[in-house]
Amino acid sequence: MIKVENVSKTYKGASRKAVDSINLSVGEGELVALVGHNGAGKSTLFDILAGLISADSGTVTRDVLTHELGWCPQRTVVDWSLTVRQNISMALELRSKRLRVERDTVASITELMGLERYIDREVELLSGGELQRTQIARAIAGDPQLLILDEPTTGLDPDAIKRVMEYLSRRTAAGATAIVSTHETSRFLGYCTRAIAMNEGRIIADADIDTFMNVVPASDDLWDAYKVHVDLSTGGGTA
Ligand SMILES: Nc1ncnc2c1ncn2[C@@H]1O[C@H](COP(=O)(O)OP(=O)(O)OP(=O)(O)O)[C@@H](O)[C@H]1O
Repeated sequence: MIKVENVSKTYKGASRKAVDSINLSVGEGELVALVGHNGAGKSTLFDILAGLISADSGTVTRDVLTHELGWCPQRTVVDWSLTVRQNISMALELRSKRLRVERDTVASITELMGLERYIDREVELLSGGELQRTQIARAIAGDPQLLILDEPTTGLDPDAIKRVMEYLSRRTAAGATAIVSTHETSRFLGYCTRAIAMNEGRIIADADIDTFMNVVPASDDLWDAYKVHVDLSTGGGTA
């Protein structure tokens, strides 16, 4: 579904690469967690995967057309003067390439994200969590085949996190592909099929979820513990 070969990127004026020699292949049915500390390079990699910025070197091959990509960036991208309903409808129209959107489709996404109470409110009047739910609703509208979601659960309450992760689980079980970054590993990883950890622009671990979970005790700093495990067992190499 998506293949990344030897991708690197250095921002203008930066002293080190934001992403450094990344190789990655993610197929149908995978729900991948991308984890790592602030500044590890997750958002830069996501922006490259989504085609928003270009890499300095390397290639990204995507198996899906642009309208089949559901993308949720870390910074909020919504149409501020429109209502929740209009934001979701617009995403659906773009993705489905249909001129009219079935009302019950908007309703089902609204219900999925728990946005019923705010459906006709302008998004600029929403709380942070409601805004984030709207942004996710836009990303998942029309059930895209490839989902690239950068910290979608930040600012969400546990119920909303569960809804999002259950949706991603269902979609990937049906053959979609999802790559999702997070800092909230303990709530999140149980839904994933694979975990990738980044540090200083590089992938330091890439493992199926059972391997990843089995080597470390459950904790909020799961990936940190994994890194320690990898460092101890390999002297600091890639898992
Ligand atoms: N537009 C930019 N210009 C210059 N440097 C940037 C830019 N965006 C990111 N960086 C730098 O690139 C590195 C990787 O940043 P990136 O945002 O990809 O990390 P991240 O893993 O997503 O971090 P976080 O968890 O804080 O969101 C950091 O050192 C950051 O300061």
